[in-house]
Amino acid sequence: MTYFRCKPTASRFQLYTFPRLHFSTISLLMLLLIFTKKLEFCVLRTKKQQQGVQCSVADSSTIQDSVATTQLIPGSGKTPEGVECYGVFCVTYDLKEIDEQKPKTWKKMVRVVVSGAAGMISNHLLFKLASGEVFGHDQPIALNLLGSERSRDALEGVAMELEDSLFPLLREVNIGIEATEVFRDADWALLIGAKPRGPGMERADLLDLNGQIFAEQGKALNAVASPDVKVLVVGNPCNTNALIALKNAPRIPSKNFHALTRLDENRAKCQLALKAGLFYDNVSNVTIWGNHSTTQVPDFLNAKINGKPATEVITDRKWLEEEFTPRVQTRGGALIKKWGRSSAASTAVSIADAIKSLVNPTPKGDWFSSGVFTTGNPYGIADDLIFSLPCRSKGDGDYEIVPDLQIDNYLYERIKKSEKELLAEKKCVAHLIGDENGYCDLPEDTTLPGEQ
Ligand SMILES: NC(=O)C1=CN([C@@H]2O[C@H](COP(=O)(O)OP(=O)(O)OC[C@H]3O[C@@H](n4cnc5c(N)ncnc54)[C@H](OP(=O)(O)O)[C@@H]3O)[C@@H](O)[C@H]2O)C=CC1
Ligand SMILES: O=C([O-])CC(=O)C(=O)O
Repeated sequence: MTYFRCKPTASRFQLYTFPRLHFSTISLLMLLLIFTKKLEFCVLRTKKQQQGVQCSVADSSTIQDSVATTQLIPGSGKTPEGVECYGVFCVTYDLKEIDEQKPKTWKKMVRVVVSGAAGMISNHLLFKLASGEVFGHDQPIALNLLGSERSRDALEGVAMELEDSLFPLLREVNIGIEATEVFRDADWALLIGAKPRGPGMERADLLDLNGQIFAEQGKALNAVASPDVKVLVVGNPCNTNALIALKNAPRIPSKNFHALTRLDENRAKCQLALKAGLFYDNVSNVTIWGNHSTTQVPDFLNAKINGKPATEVITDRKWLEEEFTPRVQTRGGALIKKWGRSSAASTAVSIADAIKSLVNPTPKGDWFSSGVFTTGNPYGIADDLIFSLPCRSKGDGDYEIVPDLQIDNYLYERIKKSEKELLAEKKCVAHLIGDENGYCDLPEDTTLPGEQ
């Protein structure tokens, strides 16, 4: 599993160094170099680089303490765990020199793992993460990208684009296909990769197939991630996949697992703003209750428009119940009909929003939606599920469930329906979460937003 690439400048280096040697001698030397895995010539980006092309892996002693990085084995470009750094990211930086030019305000590096890294959502998300717009412009970042045999080449392509983007905050890119290697020391795990449901595939089969991926990834997180890793599951069916990962990672607090329902919240805000004839930043306090499926409940009752109850601004209750609600629930499918593929860019934006909501304090009086662990929740939702609820954060990565929202009969019935669906999904994956007596008997309307 060797992915190292020479920069084009590397060949210039070779030609310059050995112009008079006989061709076969050069070939022999090259072979020797390959065997000893020292074919990693990269360009350094510090002042030293201006002197010309330098060999890739700087001595690890040049890593300064202001940014903690994975220790590289000098001369190999490999981390001790076997995850492979990519190209220019195999180079360590003389941060002392860089620090002379930059304010010394950068934080300790954050390591973010992304699965399905060569997929469509990741293709938008990774560049947001690397740019600093998600974790902040003072937050250096390491990206560990998980792919598979299918995506080996594509993953390198992603890494090449990240190289070419010259993001100052992006300090490492590591790629690999073994979760137990790629997840090591992860502070955040964004689990996006999942098999899409194919024609004729039963939802129960999808639950089982993807469930196995998330059971394995839960185990890997348990074994090697930071004990306080925050996990955001995007791959569908994301609530149940998140529950499976959680159950397979007993070392990690259950509270740290999220399923992405922020895209649904954003979709709901957009529809309310459209109806009210206002720009969408006037809409707040929107909750998505339940499953990321067509049983999800976009809550117009507690939502606010310009700080007033949305139901006072949009007085057409029939519209709220019969148009707004199904429109949000099936927005994914409507988009697939137009695009021919599921939401990728807006999903990436919503992942960024979901992370930002955890690393920044929630504006006073507001909340955000996230699929979170229900045990001990204040709304009487069954324990031991991942269910979308209103949350707020102090900006430390943690959150609390916002209590005391108003639940009328309309909301109650629908919330219960989504809960029932999640309980049924949980039964289907009993074999993956250590429960006994599992059986799969899903309600008919169990569908992803994109499947309508
Ligand atoms: N929660 C939400 O709001 C949303 C969730 N989604 C979900 O996010 C997931 C990713 O979407 P998107 O990036 O558009 O999808 P893509 O098809 O572009 O990428 C999915 C990735 O999943 C990986 N994968 C893992 N296992 C399999 C498998 N058995 N067969 C095929 N591919 C597999 C593939 O990576 P590799 O080859 O490297 O394994 C692939 O790159 C999907 O499950 C989608 O339903 C999408 C939109 C919204
Ligand atoms: O069904 C899908 O894959 C897409 C999806 O989740 C959404 O658009 O909300």
